[in-house]
Amino acid sequence: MIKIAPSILAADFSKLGEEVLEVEKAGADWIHIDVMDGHFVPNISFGAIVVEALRPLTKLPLDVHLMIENADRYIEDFAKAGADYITVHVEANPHLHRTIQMIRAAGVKPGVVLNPHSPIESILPILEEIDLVLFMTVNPGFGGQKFIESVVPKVEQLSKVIREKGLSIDIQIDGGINEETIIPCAKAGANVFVAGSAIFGKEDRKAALQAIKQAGEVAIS
Ligand SMILES: O=C(CO)[C@@H](O)[C@H](O)COP(=O)(O)O
Repeated sequence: MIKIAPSILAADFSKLGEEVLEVEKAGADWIHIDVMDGHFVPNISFGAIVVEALRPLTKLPLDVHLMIENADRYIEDFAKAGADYITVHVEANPHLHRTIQMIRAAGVKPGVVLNPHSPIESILPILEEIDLVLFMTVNPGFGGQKFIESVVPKVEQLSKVIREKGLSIDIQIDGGINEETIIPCAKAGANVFVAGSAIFGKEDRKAALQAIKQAGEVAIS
């Protein structure tokens, strides 16, 4: 089943609550929350206080993507704020196994993120410990960038490994997702898709979200 996680980075921050409610009504499956620190990525967004503000507004899982250094320091804050998933970058977390254990111990589902250039080999030793792998199909830091197609074969490779090991891990794609780019990713085995500008940038969010979801479902049918 294809799941769509609208990225609030592309929403209108002056009415964030309404924006989240609108995509929930439109059929969103998760809400994707991009946390940026201005160090690991060249942009600053928001912190746990925003997760805490959104938590009572929606029943949807809150999927928190930490594009930050020193993630260990903030895991407890995001867990208390109401995150359902916390994903951390392999490139920014040298003690990845410990970080994942901390997320799990805080009662949150852990995931790891790979930048477009990062090989899947770096996460094979911890596959059994995680619920989610996020493949970046843009270099993280900004919305509205062009989808990097060369990531797709990595998705296919990891999907095969997950199947062979009999694991239950969601494969998520983030960056430049729209009704065309979702197709090769869904065919490669991904099942959760983050979309920012392709949903919040459109007048009719419901039509945009449903068109992306349907394109993904047709691709795997
Ligand atoms: O993490 C990021 C960017 O760093 C993404 O979640 C973007 O926010 C996705 O935006 P679009 O590419 O869909 O506009």
